[in-house]
Amino acid sequence: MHLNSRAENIPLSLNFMGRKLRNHTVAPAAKQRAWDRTSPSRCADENRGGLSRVMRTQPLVCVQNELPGSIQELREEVQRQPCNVHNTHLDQENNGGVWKRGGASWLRKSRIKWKSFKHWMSSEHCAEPSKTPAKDRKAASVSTRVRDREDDGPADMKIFIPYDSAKLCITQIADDMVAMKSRHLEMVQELEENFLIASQENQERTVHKIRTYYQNKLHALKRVLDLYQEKVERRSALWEEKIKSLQDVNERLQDEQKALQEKNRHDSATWEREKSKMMELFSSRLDQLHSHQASTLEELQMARMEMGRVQEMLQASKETEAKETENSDSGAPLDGAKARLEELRESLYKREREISMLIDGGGGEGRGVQDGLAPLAYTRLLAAVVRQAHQVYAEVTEAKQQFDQMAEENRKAVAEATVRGTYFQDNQTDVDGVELRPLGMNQSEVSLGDQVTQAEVNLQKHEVLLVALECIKAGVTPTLTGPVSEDDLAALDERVKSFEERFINSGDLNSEVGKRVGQQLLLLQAELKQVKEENKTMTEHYTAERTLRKKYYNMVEDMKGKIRVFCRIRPQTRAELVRGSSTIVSCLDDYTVILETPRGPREFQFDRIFTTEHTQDDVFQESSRLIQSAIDGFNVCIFAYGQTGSGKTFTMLGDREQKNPGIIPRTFTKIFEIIQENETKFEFKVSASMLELYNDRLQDLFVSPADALSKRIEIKKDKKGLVFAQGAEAKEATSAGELFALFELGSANRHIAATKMNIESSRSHLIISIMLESRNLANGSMTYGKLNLVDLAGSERAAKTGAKDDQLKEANSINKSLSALGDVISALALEQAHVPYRNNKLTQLMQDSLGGNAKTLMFLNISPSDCNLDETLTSLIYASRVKAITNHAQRNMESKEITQLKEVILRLKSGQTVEEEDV
Ligand SMILES: Nc1ncnc2c1ncn2[C@@H]1O[C@H](COP(=O)(O)OP(=O)(O)OP(=O)(O)O)[C@@H](O)[C@H]1O
Repeated sequence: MHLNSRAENIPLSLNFMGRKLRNHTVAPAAKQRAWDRTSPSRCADENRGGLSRVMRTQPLVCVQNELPGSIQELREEVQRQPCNVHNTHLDQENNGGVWKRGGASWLRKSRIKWKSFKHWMSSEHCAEPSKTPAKDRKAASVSTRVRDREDDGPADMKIFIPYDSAKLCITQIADDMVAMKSRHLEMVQELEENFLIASQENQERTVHKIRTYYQNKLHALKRVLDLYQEKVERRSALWEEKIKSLQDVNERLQDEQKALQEKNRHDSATWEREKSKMMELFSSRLDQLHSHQASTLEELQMARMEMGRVQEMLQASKETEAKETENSDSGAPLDGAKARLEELRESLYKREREISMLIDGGGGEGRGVQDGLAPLAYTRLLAAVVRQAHQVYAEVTEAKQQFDQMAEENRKAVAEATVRGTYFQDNQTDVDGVELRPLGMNQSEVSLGDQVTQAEVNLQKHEVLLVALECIKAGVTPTLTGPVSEDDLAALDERVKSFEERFINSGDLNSEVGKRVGQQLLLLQAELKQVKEENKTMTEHYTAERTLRKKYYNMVEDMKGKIRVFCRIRPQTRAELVRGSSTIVSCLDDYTVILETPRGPREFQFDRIFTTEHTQDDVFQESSRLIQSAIDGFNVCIFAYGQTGSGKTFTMLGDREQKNPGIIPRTFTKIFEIIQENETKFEFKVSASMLELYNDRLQDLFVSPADALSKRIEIKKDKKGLVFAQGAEAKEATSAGELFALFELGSANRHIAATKMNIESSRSHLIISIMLESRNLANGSMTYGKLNLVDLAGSERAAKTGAKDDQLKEANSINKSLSALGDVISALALEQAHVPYRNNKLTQLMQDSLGGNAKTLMFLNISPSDCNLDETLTSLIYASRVKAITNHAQRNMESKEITQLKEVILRLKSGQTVEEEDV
């Protein structure tokens, strides 16, 4: 008989018969045994004999075998041999009618005590030996033996029972057994059923409970996930909006910048056009004026000569007249000529003065125009000048004609006088000694020589004005350009001064022309000032907008995960100054550096340029944002790159005396400042390790060099792709001071050498890793940030630095690692499928900083001197490539729920039970 296979698998960890059986199961074999003991198959005979058996509608058992030695057999045997009952029906083994001890078990099972059976057998149903017939005597003797051994039971006994008694007894026993068995069977069936029902119910209840529980959990998780998703979507929408708005701003700024540039270009083109037009006009006018001036002066000179001749003739006439007066009273024609001559002279002087004034005013104004006078005013002025010049020219020509005419008349008169023989030879000497002075003028009046000097003064004044205007235009104090000696300069200064004095003393300042020139000057100055201011504001706006645009651009680049590159130009070293090196690096603005190369200037753009004017603090302020990121759970790397002696160590560590600490010591302080600000919300743990890569070997700087040699450090990657140095010591620090002490301990073990250039040079790559763990006290979430600070060894040319033996080996190793770094940068910049990180330990170490999941900042240090041109150019090109690399920074954070859920999932996967309290 077998239990139903379904029933076999029912867990018994539930309520069973009112008891809580937890995690207890009944072995199927045991169940089978228990069942067999009360198997209804034993009752098959009774069934055949008409005994009823309770059958359930859904039988859980089935009959397999019939037991030997059934009650039917017993009956039949008893009927066959009425006085001799063997124990066959009592014991399954027929031992030739001998009772065995085990044969009494059926009595025990049927709850009939041996004693009472014996008693019943002897007293009620067994006859007395004396009274019994012979066939019953045997039974009597047996019953006596039974009485003797009543305590031992029926072992080794042979029982002879009278047929009736035996029949009665056996029938009774069989009935009892049948009743007992049926009772037992019912009980067991009931028990099985109950058990089955209870276990089914319990199982269903448990399954339902577990299902409900997990459904609830799943709903809760789904809700959390939905919330997260919503949050992420909201955030990404926000970021997208931000990026869009930034792009809009960027575009707008670009448009504005373009418009501004266009306007600038247009303005300057217009201005240049106007200027060149004016210049042309002005120079042609000036040339005209100069030629007029020259011709006028020539004419004047000729007129003077003519006048001299006329004077001579007049003198001769006078003398002739005097002689003639002595002889006769005639001479009237010369009187008219004299008066006419006087008149002409007057007009000539007047014109001459006017020309001088015109030259002064016109020249000054004309030159002024070229420097910024309004075109209309200038045109008007030029028109006036030209008109006046024409007028003067016409008047001079007319005067000349008159003068010629007069001279002709005089000549005729002289000729007549000569004809009359009144020419006096002895007056010649006097004529030669006559000064070039107009007739009728006394000594106090201005002489012709003075007039010439005045013209010269005016010309010089004109020059002074030109010089002054040039200076006003340039906004500088008057100086001389061109190769002039100090003496020339002093002499010129003297001349200018004397001209100015003479100009002032001449009183022309008060004259109309002087006033006009003064006014023009003031106007020019005002206009010039205005133009300059406009230019200045325009430049300021342009610079501000350019800076803003660059800032937004940088923000966008930052969001994209681009590696930031800052370029720092160090000042010239004493050695470079002694060598007389010149500076070939300059900055256009905060983002553009220009390198003068033999092929012309080359422009490079970076995220920020730091010049010699920027302090260590300025540099740190720009980088400190990244320290907050590291504390927030990002991987951050700041590294310095550049040729030997370009200022990497100065930037990263600072100077030797720590008067100007660099980024690393400032970072220590900043970390603990941020920790202090947040200690009410977070619990922090800071630890650091310090390594150097020297001659292709990684060394732990926290242990002595001797111990470090025996230590093996390997570069590994954790599950998240974070690079770490296995085998390096990480020491915990609770303050900036402790961190700094650790750093000093490590620095003492570094490899440093002095190069030929007498600069103390780092001969190894220094890598300081600061691990920042923080636990949110409010929700228990954990974040893990890593801050890598790297001071690379300088690239150098062995020949240039004079390295030998060990130093040469060091240099080769450094150059090898830097060239491997260059290969990685090239591969990343060109987005190649394979990036050769594994070619060198340096690149392996920096794997998560270049193209990995870190926020990276590179400092490019360069020298400004021409002697380092090649290295500087190479470094600039190298760094420009780094700018193209994109990283994928992400926060290393685990929420408490996520950690727990991960555990639950793992346990469920491995088939373990999960208790409610675990979740
Ligand atoms: N910005 C700066 N202002 C003043 N001095 C500077 C600056 N940058 C560098 N120096 C000086 O230039 C010299 C060389 O600088 P540093 O040692 O930092 O170069 P390096 O690139 O680290 O060289 P190496 O790679 O050989 O170690 C030092 O004397 C340093 O003080």
